[in-house]
Amino acid sequence: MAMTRGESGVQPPAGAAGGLVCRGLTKSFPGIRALDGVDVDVPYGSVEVILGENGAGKSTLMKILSGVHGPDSGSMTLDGQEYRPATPKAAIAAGVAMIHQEMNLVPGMSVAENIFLGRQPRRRGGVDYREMTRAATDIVRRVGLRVDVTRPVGSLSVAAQQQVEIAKALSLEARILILDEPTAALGAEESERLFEIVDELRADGVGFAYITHRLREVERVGDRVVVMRDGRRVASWDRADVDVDTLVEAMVDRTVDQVYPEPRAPESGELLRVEGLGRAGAFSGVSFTLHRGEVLGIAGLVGAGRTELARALFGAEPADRGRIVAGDRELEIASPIDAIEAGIVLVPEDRKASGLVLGMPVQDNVALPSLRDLTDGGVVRRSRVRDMARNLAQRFDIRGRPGQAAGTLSGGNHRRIARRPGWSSGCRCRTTSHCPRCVISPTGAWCGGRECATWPGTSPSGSTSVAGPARRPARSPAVISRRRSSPSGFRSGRAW
Ligand SMILES: Nc1ncnc2c1ncn2[C@@H]1O[C@H](COP(=O)(O)OP(=O)(O)OP(=O)(O)O)[C@@H](O)[C@H]1O
Repeated sequence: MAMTRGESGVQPPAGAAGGLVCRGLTKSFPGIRALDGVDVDVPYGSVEVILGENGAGKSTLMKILSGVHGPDSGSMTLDGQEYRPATPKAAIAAGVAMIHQEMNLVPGMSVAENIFLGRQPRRRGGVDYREMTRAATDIVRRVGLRVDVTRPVGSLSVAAQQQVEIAKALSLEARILILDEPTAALGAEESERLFEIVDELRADGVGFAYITHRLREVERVGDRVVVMRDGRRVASWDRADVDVDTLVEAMVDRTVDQVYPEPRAPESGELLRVEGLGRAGAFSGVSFTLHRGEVLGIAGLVGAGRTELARALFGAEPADRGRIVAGDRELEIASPIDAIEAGIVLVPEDRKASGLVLGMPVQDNVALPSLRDLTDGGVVRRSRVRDMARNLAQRFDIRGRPGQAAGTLSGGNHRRIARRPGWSSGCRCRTTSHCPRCVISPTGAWCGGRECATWPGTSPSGSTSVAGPARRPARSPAVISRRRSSPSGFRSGRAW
């Protein structure tokens, strides 16, 4: 049976020579030049880390290498031969495979069936399950995975699923592996296991193109690092020749005096108090206080209940015990609508599946939580949707056109859209009740370039008045009194 190359797996050409060489790659989408003359090399037996801010062009580059897109111009060679895959299948046939952030596995099928999808071993006109199980077990062991390969792949952890993907690519004789933010959904231990797999495969001669936002991974796994910005390759170094500050400066194109902000004492002004929150079978006894301007980290092992807590605060799976208090008001959060009304929004971990409608334009995605305020007589007012989308795009630096399908934006832009606030909760303009131009800042709301509301406990200059009286806008006391008893800080989108 010619399924794999046998237990030794990948057999790149002898020596370190060869691999992928790309020169002058360009790629444009309507209204944007995603790649502008990019050079990149992925030799065998090494790890080329590709760094860059959101929208820098990293995924577009990787999609070209793996046959998803064709370049507009530029050249690619693999082992000195012209390489121009028309499809991912053609790329895999040439030995180049991409492991996507979102796994390409069929959850209901077994590990073995996923690995041999479309190329199952046959015997007497049917699938040879015994041989498939044996071969799949050998393959997953190659990446250190010890699971029953007859289990549905959806029952495995994300880390194990990723190992199945890598094993599958190796069984397809991939010699160049492209990893797109492979640790994004992994915990520390799982990430370390992945690094060990990368180490082992690199020693075996596999070449890696490794996209990440995590700078410490450059040091842990990288041999070289390439920094991209605005579709261009702006710098590259051998790993030993560069430090974190230099990398950050190359990514953002300015001097960075401080990579992490100074830790600071919580500001006055309690926004949210959670007391003894729990949901049967998910989590229990969670209490914390969140202050204005504060970022509260919630840590825990996989299965500890972090996601469940976030979903309970957002009303997606409401808590069944405990209290959520904002100011002097106890919140009843039984659904996401209640949470959005209270100014609480959730950016889900799986933003593509749960946070966005990928086929829908950016502006409609942004408008979804606020439809009630954008509707007159049952009809959505497109001009309000457009105004609001324009305003939020500026505020959150969403790059792309309002009419562009959300699914075609970069991963960072997905995050920005998914954290759109409930608009009705944010607008405090005193000229109209549904002003789509009202911009919410940490200190208040601005409309037409002037401040139209100030949040209690802050001063218009942006500094927090620790014990000062709440400022009210001249003509909307009712709105602000509602505001005083609600967790306004969440509306700025800063808490999550
Ligand atoms: N299919 C597409 N249609 C239209 N524009 C696209 C498409 N794919 C990418 N783009 C645009 O190309 C630019 C580069 O996107 P890309 O996904 O390559 O960036 P990235 O560096 O991978 O970002 P991130 O780290 O946020 O994923 C972005 O402005 C994005 O909106």
